[in-house]
Amino acid sequence: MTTSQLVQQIKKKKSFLCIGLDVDLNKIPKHLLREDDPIFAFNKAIIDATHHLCVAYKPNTAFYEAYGIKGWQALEKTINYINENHPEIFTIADAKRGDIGNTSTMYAKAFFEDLAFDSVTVAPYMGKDSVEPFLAFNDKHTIMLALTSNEGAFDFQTKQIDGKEVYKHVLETSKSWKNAENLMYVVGATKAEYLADIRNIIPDSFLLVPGVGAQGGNLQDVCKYGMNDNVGLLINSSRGIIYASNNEDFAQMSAHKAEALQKEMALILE
Ligand SMILES: O=c1ccn([C@@H]2O[C@H](COP(=O)(O)O)[C@@H](O)[C@H]2O)c(=O)[nH]1
Repeated sequence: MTTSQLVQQIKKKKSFLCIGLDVDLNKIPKHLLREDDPIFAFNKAIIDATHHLCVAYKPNTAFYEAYGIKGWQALEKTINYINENHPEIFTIADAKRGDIGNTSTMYAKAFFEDLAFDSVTVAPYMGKDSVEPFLAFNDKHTIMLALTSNEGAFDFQTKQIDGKEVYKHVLETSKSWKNAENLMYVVGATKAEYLADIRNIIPDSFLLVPGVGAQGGNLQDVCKYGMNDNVGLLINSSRGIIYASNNEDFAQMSAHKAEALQKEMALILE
């Protein structure tokens, strides 16, 4: 999916919501455990109930890898289900990959070709040659960690090198990489006060913003400082939406949570 197609969807749905499909078998409704594939059954119900309210889904691959081959099969069924039934929805494999060049190429093939995701999250620590293999894929997006939502972000990302914070080096340096137009960045909602500085460096790029909901980030603050002319934001909420209830009505309750965020977004877009 191209960035302009994503922007069109945002305007049409009046939503820049990304729903995180982080499935934990200990948290899903007990009746689903009787299904052949409880993870996919859960995701399918959530997708069926929420697809009109969001523009993106983000399965974090850790929640699938933790269940071995069955988890990976559930991830494959989930991305295929979204692509076949809702091709207008942007998909993000939150895998945080990145390695030496030939290995990164294999990671990119895994998520862009085998699993047909629109985007994958990548860690910048190994530098340009670890990220460019992802950027080489046309109409696919590489979402690089810039300033993350967790407390540990202050361990390295905000430390200064040559008088400038590491996350700013990441943003500035990556702008010159080959196919940099395919880059998006992760900035945590809990770091909203950094967004004005971030927008000075990358005014036009899309930002994936996790941390609203369970981590306490505030949607209004993120929008105030992070929005650009194309909206430029995908706001992710995972636990805050998908675990709204663990009864039979779980999908409907998730849709209520998603709708509350979508309505807030529609007002901001007015
Ligand atoms: O800085 C980051 C980068 C990634 N994440 C991921 O986003 C979701 C957030 O889930 P919630 O349940 O809405 O807190 C999860 O998959 C994280 O691994 C992040 O939180 N922060």
